[in-house]
Amino acid sequence: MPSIISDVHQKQLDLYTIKELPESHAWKSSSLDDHPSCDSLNVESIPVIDLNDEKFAMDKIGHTCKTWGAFQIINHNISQRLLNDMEDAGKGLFSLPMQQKLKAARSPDGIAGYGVARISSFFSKHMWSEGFTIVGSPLEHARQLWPHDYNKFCDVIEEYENEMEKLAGRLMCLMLGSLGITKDDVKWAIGPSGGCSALQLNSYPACPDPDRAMGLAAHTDSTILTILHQNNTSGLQVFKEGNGWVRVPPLCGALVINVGDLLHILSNGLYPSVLHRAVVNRNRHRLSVAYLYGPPSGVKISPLSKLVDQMNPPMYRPVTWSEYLGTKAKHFDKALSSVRLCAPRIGFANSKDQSGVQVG
Ligand SMILES: C=C1C[C@]23C[C@@]1(O)CC[C@H]2[C@@]12CCC[C@@](C)(C(=O)O1)[C@H]2[C@@H]3C(=O)O
Ligand SMILES: O=C(O)CCC(=O)C(=O)O
Ligand SMILES: [Fe+2]
Repeated sequence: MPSIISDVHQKQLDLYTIKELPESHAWKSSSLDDHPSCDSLNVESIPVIDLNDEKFAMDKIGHTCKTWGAFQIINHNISQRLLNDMEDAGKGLFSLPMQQKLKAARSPDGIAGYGVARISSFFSKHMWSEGFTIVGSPLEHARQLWPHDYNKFCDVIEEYENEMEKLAGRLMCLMLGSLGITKDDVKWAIGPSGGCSALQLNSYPACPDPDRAMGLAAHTDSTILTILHQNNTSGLQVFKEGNGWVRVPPLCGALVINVGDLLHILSNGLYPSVLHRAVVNRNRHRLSVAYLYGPPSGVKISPLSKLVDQMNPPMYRPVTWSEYLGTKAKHFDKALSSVRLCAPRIGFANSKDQSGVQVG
């Protein structure tokens, strides 16, 4: 039997040592429809957009946000050296012994630290993954993980967060720009405290029975947008209305951009927040790093007035990010509908809570 290391708030199996999938991690086939390694998954994939051509990029981004809610970007100015450093920092963290990782465990009511995915409590089966969440400085947790050698990790995180913040601001302008929204319409997003963010490091160890396991269950992000770096191992899938689950192949140097719930609200439902999940591999260890970008705390997010008129009344009531995160923690996939004022536009992925998509 694999050893279970438990503390008050979590049971974390050491997934690297397990030779057979435990029942606790074996998902029902109904929740794995179209799952993992079967080759029937649709061949179409999310568009790859070159940011070097900003005018063309804006139109393409707008169209892709409406149809997919996700896309990949190249020529984004984040150096391959920094992406590699971030990946190495993640690998270093997850390869520590379990007892060491648990020294930086997320506290029961906390956000930052090591542990299982926050959405785990909504599912009866465990996911085949572990995560580490950083909000602001990772210093305190890094000291617990590497008492004598924490600076390197902190330096990489700081540089990564700074570069990602710039890219997120630029992407938000492109994504909203294509709807006719200018910087004046989102003044809260300008300046040094333009946005709040979190960094989520995800590790998916090689799995003895990948077709019956789930890396990270289907969810939407609560963000404005998410910037995801994945190592050269496949696993990410996005759900497209009418197509089903679609693979997002790793492309060297490219980053995946997801529309999150708050951008769906800002766009008054024009951009669907994309439902996505991560599946696992038999022989390969997968790692991903998500930069979760949201508005500054205190800013109320509601449909932008330029996108609201008599024909298109506001679909959502105003919410702050922290209020929405609380709603998400309580209602998970029903969070958007719990702040909804009127019916969703037809055919959008965010109507999933009525569309029969299995999330658990
Ligand atoms: C800012 C946040 C978004 C997030 C909850 C969190 O407070 C920190 C972790 C984030 C994450 C990453 C994995 C998927 C997700 C649904 C989860 O369980 O934790 C997201 C949360 C979210 O977007 O709601
Ligand atoms: O690992 C992945 O590809 C997905 C990660 C993710 O969805 C997240 O961190 O929110
Ligand atoms: Fe996500």
